[in-house]
Amino acid sequence: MTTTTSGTSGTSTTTLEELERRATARRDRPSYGHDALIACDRLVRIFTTDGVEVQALQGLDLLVTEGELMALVGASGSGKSTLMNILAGLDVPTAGAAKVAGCDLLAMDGKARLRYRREVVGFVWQQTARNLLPYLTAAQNVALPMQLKDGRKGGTRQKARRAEELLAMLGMSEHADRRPHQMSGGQQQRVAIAVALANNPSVLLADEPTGELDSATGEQVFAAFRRANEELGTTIVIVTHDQAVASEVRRTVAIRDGRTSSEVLRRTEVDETGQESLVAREYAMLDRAGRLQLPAEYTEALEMRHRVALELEQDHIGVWPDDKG
Ligand SMILES: Nc1ncnc2c1ncn2[C@@H]1O[C@H](COP(=O)(O)OP(=O)(O)OP(=O)(O)O)[C@@H](O)[C@H]1O
Repeated sequence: MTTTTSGTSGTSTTTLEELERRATARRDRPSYGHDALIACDRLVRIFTTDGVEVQALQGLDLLVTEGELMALVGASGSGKSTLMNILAGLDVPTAGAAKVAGCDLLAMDGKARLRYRREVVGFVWQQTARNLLPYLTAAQNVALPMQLKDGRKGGTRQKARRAEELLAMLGMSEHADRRPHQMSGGQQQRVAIAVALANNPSVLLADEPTGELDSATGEQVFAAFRRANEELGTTIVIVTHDQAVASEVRRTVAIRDGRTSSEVLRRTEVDETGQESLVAREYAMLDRAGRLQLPAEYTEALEMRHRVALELEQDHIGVWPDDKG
């Protein structure tokens, strides 16, 4: 038996067996994000204040692979901090699914959530004061998460050694005995990274970690994130407005109106003279329902409004302005 399907690109003929084969292949496909370390699937977060609803996340999809160092960008109010709070285990989404390192963020009870925040994720916040305890030295701040994890169980020397190693990796050995007020903002952020890495988390989350710093200091802090990623293999997600940070990572994902809207990928190319250069390319996001957000400057340039015509070609899909008036 054959069936005829028609689309904007014309007509084609498909056998019933072919349709069955496609349906089976679809059923046997691995689940969305099955091999990602972070998988957000149609995440929704609605806040209700004084009877007014704000949809901070409106079906956000995001996959992050183990070992990635990536940036999240977006205008103020686009939902970046809401997403980070969910990934940090501090907030729970209204709907959708979110998994980090095998932990289901919607299903965790209080105990599992505490363990998640202590062992699976580490975070660095924009406000330097929020990251460190003011009355502890840098080394004591780094040792604290290990003590909280193990209770009073020994290993004090081991913890002190790990704190020393982390501070050395981030170029902060000389400041190990200083308290936060005796360090600059950039130095405090580097210690904060060491604190966040203390329990060897799978993921390090940072919300505007260079936001309060001048650009030279911001660069040093970003270099510390890069070192943590390269030397420890920690997966790192940084929310940033800092163009220097956003353009130095391999992947920058943009959030618009509570959804991921576009993504810039960068890769190193070597020309025939052996000269290396970083090539960046911007991609639009295609969600699982097939929805695509076209950049406003493209649609405005061609006066595309409610309706567009599509054409399937061998290797691309053409999008045309509606010519039916
Ligand atoms: N606790 C809350 N209660 C009510 N509304 C909230 C709450 N948190 C965030 N929102 C709203 O959700 C939307 C997204 O906010 P969010 O802080 O995630 O944006 P953002 O992209 O991080 O912005 P910024 O770059 O300014 O930090 C905004 O409209 C904000 O007002």
